[in-house]
Amino acid sequence: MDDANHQPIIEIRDVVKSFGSVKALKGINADIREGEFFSLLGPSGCGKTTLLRLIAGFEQTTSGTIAIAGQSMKDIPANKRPTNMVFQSYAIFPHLNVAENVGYGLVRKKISKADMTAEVEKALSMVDLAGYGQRAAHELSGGQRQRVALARALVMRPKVILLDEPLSALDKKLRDQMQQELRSLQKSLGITFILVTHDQEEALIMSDRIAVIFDGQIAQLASPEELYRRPVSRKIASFIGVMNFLEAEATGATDTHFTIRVPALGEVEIARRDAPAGLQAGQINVVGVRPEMFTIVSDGTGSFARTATGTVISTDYYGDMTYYSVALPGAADPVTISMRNTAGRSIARDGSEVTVGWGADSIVLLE
Ligand SMILES: Nc1ncnc2c1ncn2[C@@H]1O[C@H](COP(=O)(O)OP(=O)(O)OP(=O)(O)O)[C@@H](O)[C@H]1O
Repeated sequence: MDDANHQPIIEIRDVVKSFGSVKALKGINADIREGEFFSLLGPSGCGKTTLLRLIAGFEQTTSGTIAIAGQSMKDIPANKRPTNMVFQSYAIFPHLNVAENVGYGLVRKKISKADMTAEVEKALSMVDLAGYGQRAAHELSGGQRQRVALARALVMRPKVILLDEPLSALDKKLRDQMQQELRSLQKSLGITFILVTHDQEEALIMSDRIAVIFDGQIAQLASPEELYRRPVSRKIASFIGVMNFLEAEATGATDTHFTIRVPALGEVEIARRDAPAGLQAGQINVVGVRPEMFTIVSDGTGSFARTATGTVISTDYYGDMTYYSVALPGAADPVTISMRNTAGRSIARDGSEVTVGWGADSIVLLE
């Protein structure tokens, strides 16, 4: 897919939002593509809900602009925007049946009863609930309730659906199931979804792209894979998953590559385009390696570009996974790495000597 051909459905330019002396957003720039599942991810108080509410029109920007489908949203009230918000835990009116819940927003629109019934039925069939109109809301499963809430938004024919932590109140098992369902519904509908979440795993599973927001600013905007594999900073690397951080020295540079000497892991070549801007030979930098990039090489298992022999310091066995701390000999002191291997391999015991393998491309240079 050629992403460059996608006309952005939402264009966010230099958006600042202050509440009194609190600067909730400090200059946000982003394009959201039509038909994508886009997440705003960040810790509590970072400003993600504020950004969603600005897109919805529940708040006004202090400065900067938001355009939707090519039209500036300045002075356009929430109910005139081509967006619809689905709120936390899918508040469904318990005293109304499914059709009444879905048709709720249409009551304000002056349309005939027959048209309304047809629109509601259409929205219900979009979420695979055709024929459920007369069901009482309390007769629905969690998944069906989620779909009713979506149908209630879809009936308004929005271009963009906004979701404010819709799954955060659910228990883990139901949440996993809802994530799958919401994601596949979004794909089949082809409508742009914007999700606010503080849950990294949820953002990784659901999204086409993620904007990580720290302290009112976008720290990185990328696909889940890129965020995980190539975080631009140490802060993002530890916010999304676990990472080993090692101090390393840039020992040489060519037009295309840097040579980085990493204690205990030896020298690696890193392409200039994957290196922080302004890096020079002789500089000390931080590199990151994900724990699953290291593997204990037992006799004959795997073949790795690089290996080192070290001592197991601790073992945490989780059934499907085993976590190890392993001390590898460094230039002066040993370097302790965390690693994670799937089950099926034999478990190395504390104090035992092991050979650890990794690929040269597992090492990421951080700013
Ligand atoms: N109406 C308001 N009045 C004053 N301050 C506000 C208001 N809304 C948000 N803020 C402040 O703006 C900052 C960002 O808030 P926001 O709700 O956008 O964060 P968030 O990332 O969504 O956090 P959470 O996950 O906790 O909801 C916070 O410091 C918050 O206290």
